[in-house]
Amino acid sequence: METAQLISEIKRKKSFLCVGLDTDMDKIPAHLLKEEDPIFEFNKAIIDATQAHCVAYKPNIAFYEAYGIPGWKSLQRTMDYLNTNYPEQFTIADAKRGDIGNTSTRYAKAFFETLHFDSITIAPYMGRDSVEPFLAFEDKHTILLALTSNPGAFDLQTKSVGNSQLYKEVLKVSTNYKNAERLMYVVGATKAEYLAEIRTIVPNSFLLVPGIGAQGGSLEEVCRFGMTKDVGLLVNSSRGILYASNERDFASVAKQKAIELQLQMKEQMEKL
Ligand SMILES: O=c1ccn([C@@H]2O[C@H](COP(=O)(O)O)[C@@H](O)[C@H]2O)c(=O)[nH]1
Repeated sequence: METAQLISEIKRKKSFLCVGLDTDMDKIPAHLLKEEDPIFEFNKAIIDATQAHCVAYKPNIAFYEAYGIPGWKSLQRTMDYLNTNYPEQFTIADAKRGDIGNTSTRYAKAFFETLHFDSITIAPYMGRDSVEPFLAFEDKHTILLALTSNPGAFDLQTKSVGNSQLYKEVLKVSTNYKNAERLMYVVGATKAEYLAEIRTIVPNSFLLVPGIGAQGGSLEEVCRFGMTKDVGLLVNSSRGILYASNERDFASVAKQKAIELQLQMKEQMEKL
């Protein structure tokens, strides 16, 4: 998907909500466990219930890999369902990959060509030749981890590097990569106060922002410091939507949670 299409969907729906599909068999409603593919049935119900209120879905690959081949099949079915029924949704493989060049190319093929994701999250640590193989794919986006939402982000990402900090170097250096216009960045909602400075380095790039809800980040703060004239944000919520109920009403409760977030996003967009 081209960035222009994503922006137009955000404006049309007045939403920049990304629903995280972190589907955990220990948390989904018990009645679904009788199904042949409980993960897919859960995802399908969540997608149908929330799609009118969000613009993106982000399956975290760990939740599928954890179940081996059946988990990969559930992921493939989820992607086929999304791409067939809701092709306007932007899809993110939260896989946090990156390796030497030829290996990165295989990861890119797996997620962009085999599973048909629009984007993938990538760890920047191995540098240019580990990231550019992902950037070579037209109409696909590479989302680099810049400043993550977890407490451990302070172990390395904010450490001084010369006169700068490591996460700022990730942003600066990556803007010179080939096809850098296909880059987006992960910035945790729990680090909203860093966003103003981040915007001086990447003023127009899309930011994927996880960490509202369960991790304590504030949507309002993220918007205050990180929003651009085209919004420039995809704010993710996973557990806050998926597991708001683990009864038979889980999909309608998830829909209500998505609507609550979408209304807050609409309010923020009206300030633009
Ligand atoms: O910095 C990061 C990068 C990725 N994540 C992922 O986002 C979701 C957040 O889930 P919630 O339940 O809404 O907290 C999850 O898949 C993480 O692995 C992140 O949280 N922070």
